[in-house]
Amino acid sequence: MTDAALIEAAPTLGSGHPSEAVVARLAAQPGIQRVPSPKLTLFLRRGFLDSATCAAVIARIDAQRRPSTISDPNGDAAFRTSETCDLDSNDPVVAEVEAMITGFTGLDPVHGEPMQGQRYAVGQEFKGHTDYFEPAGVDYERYCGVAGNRTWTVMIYLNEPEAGGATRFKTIDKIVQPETGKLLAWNNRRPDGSLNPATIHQGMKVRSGVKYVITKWFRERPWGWA
Ligand SMILES: O=C(O)CCC(=O)C(=O)O
Ligand SMILES: [Fe+2]
Repeated sequence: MTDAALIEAAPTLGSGHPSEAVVARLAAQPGIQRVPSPKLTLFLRRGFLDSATCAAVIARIDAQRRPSTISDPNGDAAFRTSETCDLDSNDPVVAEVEAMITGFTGLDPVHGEPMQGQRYAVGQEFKGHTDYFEPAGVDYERYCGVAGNRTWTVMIYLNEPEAGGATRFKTIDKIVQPETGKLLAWNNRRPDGSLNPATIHQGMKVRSGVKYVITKWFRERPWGWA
């Protein structure tokens, strides 16, 4: 198959685990950049969303936000200080962005969690963490009993705070700057399917302005959409 045919075929690549087909599909997308690292599969695509769509999603996040939460609390009350919004997939703007993400990655919408928005005011952050849940953690059954653990993360910056707010992958020494409409996609596993601790990343403190992102996570098994 040519690269174009690979993209147009719009295959359903399931959960993205095993990951080869998703990696091939992403690598073939126009405008994609792959961060060179033997430790972590991480792709970037600038300008994935246009600024009007980003602004429309930001308005929804502002209207519906609540304090962000974490699983397996570690005693640090300042670990994740942002706010989160559960975006309504019946909203046409949200549905369109969800469809763009699954169309781009090939991941099956059935394996996707509902999309979330995250909002960081000045001083807010999300310290170093992995997006997969710790199988030995106290919250594993609660968060993963039905749909299994997370496979892929897709994150999109909706704006550019005036200072701070980068996403840092410290194991591979990579810092990604927020930029309106820029997409990040990474595999939370190694090619052999094992959970990959090199995916550890943090949302660094916003120093000036406000930062908004979308997060869309995919699971091993169907999420249970009605
Ligand atoms: O805001 C960021 O840069 C990272 C967000 C994140 O890691 C998450 O929501 O899991
Ligand atoms: Fe994360």
